[in-house]
Amino acid sequence: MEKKSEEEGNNIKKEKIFRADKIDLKSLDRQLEKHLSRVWSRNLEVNLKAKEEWDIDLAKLATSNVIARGTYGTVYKGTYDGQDVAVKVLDWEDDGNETTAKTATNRALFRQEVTVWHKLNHPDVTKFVGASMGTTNLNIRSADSRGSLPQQACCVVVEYLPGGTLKQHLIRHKSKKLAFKAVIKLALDLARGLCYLHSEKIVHRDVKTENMLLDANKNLKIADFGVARVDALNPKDMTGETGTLGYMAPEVIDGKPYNRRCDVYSFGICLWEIYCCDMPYHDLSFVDVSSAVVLHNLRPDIPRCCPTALATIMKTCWDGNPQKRPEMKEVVKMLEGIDTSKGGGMIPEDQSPGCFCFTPARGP
Ligand SMILES: Nc1ncnc2c1ncn2[C@@H]1O[C@H](COP(=O)(O)OP(=O)(O)OP(=O)(O)O)[C@@H](O)[C@H]1O
Repeated sequence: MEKKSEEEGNNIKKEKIFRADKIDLKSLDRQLEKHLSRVWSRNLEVNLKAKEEWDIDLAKLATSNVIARGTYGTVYKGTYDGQDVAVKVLDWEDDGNETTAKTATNRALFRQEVTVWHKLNHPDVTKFVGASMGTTNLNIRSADSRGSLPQQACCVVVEYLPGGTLKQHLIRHKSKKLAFKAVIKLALDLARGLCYLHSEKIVHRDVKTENMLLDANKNLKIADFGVARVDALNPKDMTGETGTLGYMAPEVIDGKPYNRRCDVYSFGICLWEIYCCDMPYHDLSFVDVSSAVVLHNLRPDIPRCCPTALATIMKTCWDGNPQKRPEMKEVVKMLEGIDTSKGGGMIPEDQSPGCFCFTPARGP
C-alpha cells in the first residue's frame, strides 16, 4: 500500500516536472499584458469619472484662436465665465503609438501637475482656473484646430497673459536693452515667485525665460508646472535630467541628487539674461555646454558695465556648490536693496561709449 502511494507520488512529481517544461511563456506574457491593459483601462475610467476640486465645467469654456502648438498639445485663447483664459489641451495620443500604460502615466503626471498648481496663489505665479481630465464637452471653435480630440485628452485652464514670454520680451530689447529699473522689477517678480514656490515646498525645475509670461503691465508670472515637484526631504529622492541645458545646475546635468537650489542656479542665468537681453552660450553646442558647465565651471560673461551688486547676485546664485547658493528669500532682499535711481542698465549697442566687454561685436 505504502509502496503504491510512493509510486503515485513519483508519477505526480514527474508529471509536474513535465508540465513545468511545457509552460508556454509567450502565452503567459500575452495574458499578463491583457490583464494589465484591463487594469489600466479600469483606472482610466475611474480617473475620468472622479471629480476633483479643480474640475472645470467645460460648458462654460469657449475657445477661440490657437496661441501656440507644442510637442504634447495646443494652447488656445478662450473665455471661462467671462474671464480671458489660456486653454492648454494635451493630446498625447496624437502620434498613434502611445500605449495604454503610457497614456495612463501621462494622465497621472497631468493630475499631479494640476494638483500642485491649483493650490497656488501668488501675484507672480500664473493663476490656475481649473482643469479637466477629459475634453468630451470641450467646444473648440477655432478654425485652426486639428478637428476632434482624442478620447484621453486633458485640458488645463489658466489666466490669459497677453504680454508673451519673458524670452520674447528680451529678444525685442536685444539691441536697445532694458532700463535698469525694468531689469530689477522683472528680477524681483521672478525672485518673489520662486521664493513663494519654495515656501510651498515646490521646486519648479525648469526655470527659464521661456517659462515666464508677462501680463498687460509687464508684470512677470511663473508658468509651466510641467516638471514642478514637491521638494523631497531627502535630496537623493530627486535625481534625473530635467530642465533646459543652459539653465541647468551642474548637479542636475551630472545626474546627482538636487533640491530647490537648482532653481536658484537657473535664476542666476535668467538674471544675466534679463540684464543683457541676450542668450547665454549661443555659440556653443549642447555637448560643449554640458561638459564645460560641470567640469570647467563655465558661466556667462558678466559685462563690465553691470553694477557690482547685481553681478554679485548672479555669481552667488550660479555657484557650482549648491550649499553656497542663497535661498530665494535672501535673493529678494538683495534685489530690494539695489538702488535703481542712478541707472546702471546696459548701454545700448548703438551708443558710445558702449559696453566693450560683452558680445564679440562690442569686444575689445
Ligand atoms: N497663460 C497664458 N497666456 C497667454 N499665453 C500663454 C499662456 N500659457 C502659455 N501661453 C503661450 O503658449 C506657449 C506654449 O505654452 P506651454 O505652456 O505649452 O509651453 P511649452 O514650454 O511649449 O510647453 P511644455 O514645456 O509643457 O512642452 C507659450 O510660449 C505662450 O506663448
